[in-house]
Amino acid sequence: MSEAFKDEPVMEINPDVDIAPEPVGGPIVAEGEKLLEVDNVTLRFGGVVALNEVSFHINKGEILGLIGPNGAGKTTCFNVMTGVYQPTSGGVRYLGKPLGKRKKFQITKLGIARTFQNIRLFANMTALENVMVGVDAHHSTGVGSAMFRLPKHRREEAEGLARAMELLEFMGLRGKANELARNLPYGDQRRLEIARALATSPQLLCLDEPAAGFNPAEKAKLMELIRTIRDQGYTVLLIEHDMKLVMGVTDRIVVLEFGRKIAEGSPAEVRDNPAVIAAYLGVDEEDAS
Ligand SMILES: Nc1ncnc2c1ncn2[C@@H]1O[C@H](COP(=O)(O)OP(=O)(O)OP(=O)(O)O)[C@@H](O)[C@H]1O
Repeated sequence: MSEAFKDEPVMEINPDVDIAPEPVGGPIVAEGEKLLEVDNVTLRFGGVVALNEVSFHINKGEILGLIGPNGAGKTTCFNVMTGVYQPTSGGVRYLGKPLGKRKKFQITKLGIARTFQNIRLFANMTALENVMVGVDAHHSTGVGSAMFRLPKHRREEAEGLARAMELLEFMGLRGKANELARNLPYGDQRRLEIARALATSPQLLCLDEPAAGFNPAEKAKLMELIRTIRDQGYTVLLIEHDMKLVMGVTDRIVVLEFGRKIAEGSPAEVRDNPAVIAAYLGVDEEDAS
């Protein structure tokens, strides 16, 4: 994939476009306070303990990295936070309240959005239509209002279209609004996924390996994009295997191995942690020190 990607132009974003999250109802958390808390979460799949008493939190306004070797439980953690799986024990609190048994769409409405390791766009819809799907996810008018094209619905539709175009503009994709998602180059598809997630007006944006398949130049641009998204008012949780990217863009990092949290701290602290070094080198902790 990265071979085919080599000749594509490096993405150019428009950081000056205002894409700040729209104000939401409900409790507001101040900058630097806990936005989301993973509290002693265990998740078993039969005999596999994918998450084992994992606790950490995400502060509003930070970029938190979630790293660990293959199979460590990172994606499972995203899945618990976004309502795909219910933990076997423990729970997740968002804005101070338990997520409980809320379904995926309810969690999206609360303000948690995600992208996927493998791109999951609607391939036969245009770039604009894909982003509109995200916008619609947090509209308040129902089917009845849409059927009768009531004024409130029409207003929401117009605002949604404007918002979607802004997001495409921000991502440098405005000129490709009417192209089918499947015809877009790989890097554009990745950015379109992020635009769609942002369209749901999240407080927390969870990115699952957004740099997969990117060349070094694209990775550098992605770092800039993630920082800009944070600077516009979003909190970002990042799963990423590329250490240079993770170390360069995050404020804090949580490290998982075999479903357990083995370290947490600043990029420098995590990089020098013997347990982390051992996990990545695949040797005993004692041998690594
Ligand atoms: N639906 C499932 N059913 C059974 N086991 C699962 C399921 N999903 C994940 N697992 C197992 O849970 C563990 C954690 O997997 P997970 O995908 O969360 O790891 P990861 O850290 O995201 O790995 P990678 O970096 O390879 O994506 C693995 O042992 C995996 O095989």
